[in-house]
Amino acid sequence: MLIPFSKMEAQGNDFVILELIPALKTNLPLNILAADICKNHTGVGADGLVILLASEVADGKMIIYNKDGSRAEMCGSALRCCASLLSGYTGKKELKIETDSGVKRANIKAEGIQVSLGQPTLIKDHIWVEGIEGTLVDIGNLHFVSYQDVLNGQEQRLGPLLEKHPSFPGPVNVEFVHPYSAKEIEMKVWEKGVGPTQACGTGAVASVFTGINRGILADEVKVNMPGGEVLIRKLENGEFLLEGPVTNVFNGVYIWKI
Ligand SMILES: N[C@@H](CCC[C@H](N)C(=O)O)C(=O)O
Repeated sequence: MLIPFSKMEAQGNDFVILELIPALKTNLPLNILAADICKNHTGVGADGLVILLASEVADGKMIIYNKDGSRAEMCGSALRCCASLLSGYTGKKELKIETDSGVKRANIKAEGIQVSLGQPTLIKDHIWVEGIEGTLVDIGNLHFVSYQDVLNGQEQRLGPLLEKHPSFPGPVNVEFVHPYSAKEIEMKVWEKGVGPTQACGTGAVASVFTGINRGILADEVKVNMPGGEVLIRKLENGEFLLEGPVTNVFNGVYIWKI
């Protein structure tokens, strides 16, 4: 089966995107396709598979699967990639995108794509899991955020242990964060269903949300990740904006041997 795709990335968080608009749905077995197409050596290679469909309530609908074939509820990087594609089709600079976590707003700006991820929910602060202190945050998907004095590869060592830990209500994305100042942090991530990635948009928002709640961060923070930086802003109504550039890397056709 031949599957045309676009390969896009946001700070190195990379996706295979199937642009299926004007279809409203697809019958492809997306979990199986995601696990095959995202493989590094025998597939296209990516952190996730994204399906861009038409929507009855927004400019488009995003569905995302992780590299291991599990479905993800939200993804800040893929949302910005979808906003960029939708803006290309429609010419619009302000868009609405339907996701598993509700309809999200996107703005195409000169500096990059800005999306609103809404108001995160603090599930529990200062919890201890496997000797690591952190905060559990829901931003459409779950994050365990741990502030550290130094980042020394904790995501590689502890990510696999924490991702599916029985202390959590479900699998979590895990972020280790070091604050440089009230306006700048460094963040390393272990994503659920993927592993260590170059960047994570929802993880960046969860990290800043945690830092603001703890009184150590300002309302506008630069987040440095291995693949690049994003800007996070908290608005007065508690909503969080995520901003950063995305790139269309290449287009291709995947030969799926199903
Ligand atoms: N692995 C995540 C989904 C992807 C998150 C993403 N990289 C982001 O930019 O937010 C999950 O399963 O929750």
